[in-house]
Amino acid sequence: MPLSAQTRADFARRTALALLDIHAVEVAGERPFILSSGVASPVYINVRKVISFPAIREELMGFASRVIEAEIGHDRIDAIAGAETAGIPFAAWIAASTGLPLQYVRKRAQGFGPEAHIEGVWEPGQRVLLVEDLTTDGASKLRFCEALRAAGLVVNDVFMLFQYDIFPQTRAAMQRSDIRLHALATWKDILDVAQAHDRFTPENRATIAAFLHDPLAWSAAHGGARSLAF
Ligand SMILES: O=P(O)(O)OC[C@H]1O[C@H](OP(=O)(O)OP(=O)(O)O)[C@H](O)[C@@H]1O
Ligand SMILES: O=C(O)c1cc(=O)[nH]c(=O)[nH]1
Repeated sequence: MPLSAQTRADFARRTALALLDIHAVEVAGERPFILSSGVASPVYINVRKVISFPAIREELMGFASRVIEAEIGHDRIDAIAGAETAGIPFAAWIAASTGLPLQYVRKRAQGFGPEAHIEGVWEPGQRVLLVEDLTTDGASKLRFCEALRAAGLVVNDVFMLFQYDIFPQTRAAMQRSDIRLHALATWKDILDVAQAHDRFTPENRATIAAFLHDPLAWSAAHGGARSLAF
């Protein structure tokens, strides 16, 4: 069933509030975080914390099911693939609630051949939904999809709880690879909810805003990567 813009926005707001409530939005001390892309950041979103809060994870997995049905359609998915590491528990809950088979895809091949990245049982041609906790620039998503495709699986959609949605390069790269990203919330939602609930100090808010405005410039000025790998 389609989701109204209002319902989608409500899911985003409640996801952002949940992440703030469980202190998943972590502000760096003196030294910035270095993200998996090599980008230096004053802030880190630890979506993994969600797994330890049963009521919150149940609420967010409920949103996930509604978004997946509305934006992809459960009848267009043959299996759920969790991305190592943080994507795996969320993928398992989605597989359990949909009754679909579960696989997981490794960051690095373990062994040889097209099977080396994937655990579980699959058939070439199966339509797979890749599930992750979070997307920053999307480089890991491209690698996971490449590994799934190399094994003969069909993957065009990735679901995640949180997406940075701050790099224009990500949108272009996903389009080139025919991949659609579906996230419950983005940085815009965190900023809106944090403002409404007074969750950041003025100093932290200013630092985060400076980073989000020009992440690569902020990164370069703080010892991190100056460009993305794609
Ligand atoms: O590259 P992107 O597509 O933007 O996604 C960012 C990645 O960073 C995290 O993984 P990380 O390897 O740091 O940790 P994990 O092993 O806990 O998943 C997260 O789980 C994403 O996979
Ligand atoms: O890009 C990453 O590595 C990354 C960023 C972030 O905010 N959270 C996370 O778990 N990984």
